[in-house]
Amino acid sequence: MQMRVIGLISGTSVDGIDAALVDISGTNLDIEIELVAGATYPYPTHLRERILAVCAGEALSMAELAELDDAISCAFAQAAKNIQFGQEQASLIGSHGQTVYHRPPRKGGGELSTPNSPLGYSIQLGRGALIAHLTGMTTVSNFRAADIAAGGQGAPLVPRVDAALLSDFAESRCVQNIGGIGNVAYIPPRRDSNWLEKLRGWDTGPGNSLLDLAVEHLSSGTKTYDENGAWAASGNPCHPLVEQWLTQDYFHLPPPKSTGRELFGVSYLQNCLQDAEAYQLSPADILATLTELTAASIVHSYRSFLPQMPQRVLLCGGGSRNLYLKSRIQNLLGSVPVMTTDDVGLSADFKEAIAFAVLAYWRYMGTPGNLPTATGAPQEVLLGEVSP
Ligand SMILES: Nc1ncnc2c1ncn2[C@@H]1O[C@H](COP(=O)(O)OP(=O)(O)OP(=O)(O)O)[C@@H](O)[C@H]1O
Ligand SMILES: CC(=O)N[C@H]1[C@@H]2OC[C@@H](O2)[C@@H](O)[C@@H]1O[C@H](C)C(=O)O
Repeated sequence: MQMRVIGLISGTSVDGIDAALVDISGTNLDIEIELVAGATYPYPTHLRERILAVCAGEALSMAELAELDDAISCAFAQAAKNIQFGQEQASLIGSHGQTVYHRPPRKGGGELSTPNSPLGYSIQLGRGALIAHLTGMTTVSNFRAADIAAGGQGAPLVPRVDAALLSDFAESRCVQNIGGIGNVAYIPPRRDSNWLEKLRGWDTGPGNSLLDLAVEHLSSGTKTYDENGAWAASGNPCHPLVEQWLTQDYFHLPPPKSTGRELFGVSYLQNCLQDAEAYQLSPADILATLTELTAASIVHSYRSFLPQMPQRVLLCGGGSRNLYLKSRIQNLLGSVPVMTTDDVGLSADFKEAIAFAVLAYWRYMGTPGNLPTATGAPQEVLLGEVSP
């Protein structure tokens, strides 16, 4: 059976909605996909600013929450309509929505019904029922809730899809997404009889979130990101600062673990800028140092938490276009080759959108979507709510 599915996501960079139109066939981890079309639809500036403010902790009333959810749902429905314009119709949408809040589970938390609940909580706006109504297509949404209810982090969810699409028979690989936040899937060689149990995944920490915030601050709002990493490449990283920042708890927490802009957001950057004052760094040096933190936190986490280093690293997400960041990751990894998923035939820009098309397909087929070794849930569960 082949099915045409639309995958939609706006990630923690809040730059816009990534949409992928995908043909999917096969079952469980033995699936094949073909990307028919992919596009990013930027949010209108006022909507992006509103979302970023809410992500940064700005209070909003229930009425404002409803308005924001409506606006995001409409933008997602429009993205679904746009991506299949002039194409044969899809029969299903998988919509991740827009994360505005993510609280990982508390280790050693108390009773469920108390303020000390051990469960995580994650809010993705853009409700499936409205997207389904506006598009006339069955929509799967709210993918993280079932994993969280089972005691998992609810993130990252893409590693199981990475295992299906990017495993190699003989080679171990790390698939490293660098979005606002970074996350990795470690995929052992598929010829290993127990390769499935050996799969791992976690959020490595900041991807572009601190870089983007710093660029906006240092350019007085005239730039939103460091194109190709050129600005950072013109500076020098301050290694003592990177060493200091790497002592932060999150980097030493063993997986499963997930994070968000709640931690690696505005106040985190303010602390970094304060620390940097002692070294009198230029704007370019500050960016080089933050880029080094992203690179070092990724490589540090492999060395700390993987059974062995991978034979290859495949980058994806917007950060894979940051050539300076890529070169720093390569430098820190030494002889392990660093490529992008484009180099092995899977779009680095649209892999996350493709992943939510696959997760919707799995939901439709009755196949679990989480990977307990990545989210920490005690069992596999069906992910997503279906709005017919
Ligand atoms: N050419 C480029 N040079 C440098 N950085 C780039 C380039 N293109 C994109 N980026 C960075 O990638 C970011 C967007 O990445 P992406 O769309 O993968 O994030 P996301 O999906 O929102 O995040 P997440 O994976 O955390 O959900 C931009 O904000 C920017 O920092
Ligand atoms: C709560 C949330 O939206 N988390 C995102 C975020 O962006 C990257 C990283 O943090 C990852 O955990 C996740 O996204 C991808 C799509 C995932 O679930 O695999």
